[in-house]
Amino acid sequence: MTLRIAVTGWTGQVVCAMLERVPVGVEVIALRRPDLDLAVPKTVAPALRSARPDVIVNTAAYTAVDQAESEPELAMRVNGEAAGEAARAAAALGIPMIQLSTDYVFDGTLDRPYREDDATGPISAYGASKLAGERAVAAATGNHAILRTAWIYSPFGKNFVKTMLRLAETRDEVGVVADQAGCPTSALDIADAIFTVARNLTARADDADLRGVFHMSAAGEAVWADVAEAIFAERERHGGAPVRVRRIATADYPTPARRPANSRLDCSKLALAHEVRLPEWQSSLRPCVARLLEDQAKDQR
Ligand SMILES: NC(=O)C1=CN([C@@H]2O[C@H](COP(=O)(O)OP(=O)(O)OC[C@H]3O[C@@H](n4cnc5c(N)ncnc54)[C@H](OP(=O)(O)O)[C@@H]3O)[C@@H](O)[C@H]2O)C=CC1
Ligand SMILES: Cc1cn([C@H]2C[C@H](O)[C@@H](COP(=O)(O)OP(=O)(O)O[C@H]3O[C@@H](C)C(=O)[C@@H](O)[C@H]3O)O2)c(=O)[nH]c1=O
Ligand SMILES: [Mg+2]
Repeated sequence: MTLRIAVTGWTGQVVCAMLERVPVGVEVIALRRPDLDLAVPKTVAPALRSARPDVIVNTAAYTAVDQAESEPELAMRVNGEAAGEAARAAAALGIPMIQLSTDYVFDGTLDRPYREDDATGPISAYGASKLAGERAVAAATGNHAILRTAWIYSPFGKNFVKTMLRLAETRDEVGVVADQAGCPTSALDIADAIFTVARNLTARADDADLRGVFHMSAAGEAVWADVAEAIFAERERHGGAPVRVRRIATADYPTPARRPANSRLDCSKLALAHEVRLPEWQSSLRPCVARLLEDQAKDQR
């Protein structure tokens, strides 16, 4: 029996990674605008229903963290209200719902990696809207797994790794913040994990341990400056010119949105319940950088 997974989004990092990594016995149905438009929440349930899914995965979101500060209502509708609509559709269909969420639901003041039951306290409009999404999902159905991940990068969409490789084309030094700690997480690893969680949820419909909030980032930890250094080192290994990282403070890189100083996530609950452990961040980052450089070289030929 094929497991049909309806996924929201089209060009997003996680949805592209899922489409690339579909395991045997699974079908991924990606849903996009205008059929499914999270900014128009009434489109959500009909679009999901028409996919006849066994599981719903809500990856689509308003992810422009700085821009969200100037359009918080739209962020709230897309990330909050529409997530609730997707979960209500899952409840009506009697199927599990997987919701992607973020480290940005925390204020970042804790001095250890965050656990699932630590107090949330978003300090950005994006973070607040994603927390609203978590609450809307939990209110709509108990049959959910909310996966909080962080610092996603991949060969797809927009992300920090691509930004650094672009800057490296024209610069020999980049200033990068060294006082925000977290863990860069590959969308491809996230995709693999989502398939495992989806199978677990459908196979063990009554297991409460599989349901609720889970933290899911790569193993290890880093500050953004470490990530930039690792990207430039890999680029250099592939023949690129050296790029220095100037380690700066958040105060020296002003942005519209505030970001948590500590974004580290303790992922032991996911390992225990779902037996999912993501690889060390360095081991997934290197092949991603290599692939992006190959793509770049192909484009230049
Ligand atoms: N990026 C990150 O670093 C992190 C992200 N997350 C969360 O993980 C999830 C996946 O993130 P990621 O893959 O990076 O997201 P991306 O920013 O790469 O992609 C966002 C996706 O959302 C879709 N989307 C945006 N607005 C709408 C809308 N109104 N209607 C329908 N679809 C819409 C986009 O559609 P289209 O393809 O049509 O443009 C796109 O597919 C999100 O829920 C995000 O909040 C959590 C932690 C870190
Ligand atoms: C481009 C650049 C960024 N930075 C800093 C800004 C910021 O603190 C950090 C990362 O930049 P980004 O723009 O990738 O950050 P941001 O878009 O906030 O990334 C976040 O996206 C949302 C969707 C999430 O859910 C989070 O987990 C997180 O991944 O690096 C520099 O210090 N120097 C630079 O040259
Ligand atoms: Mg960004």
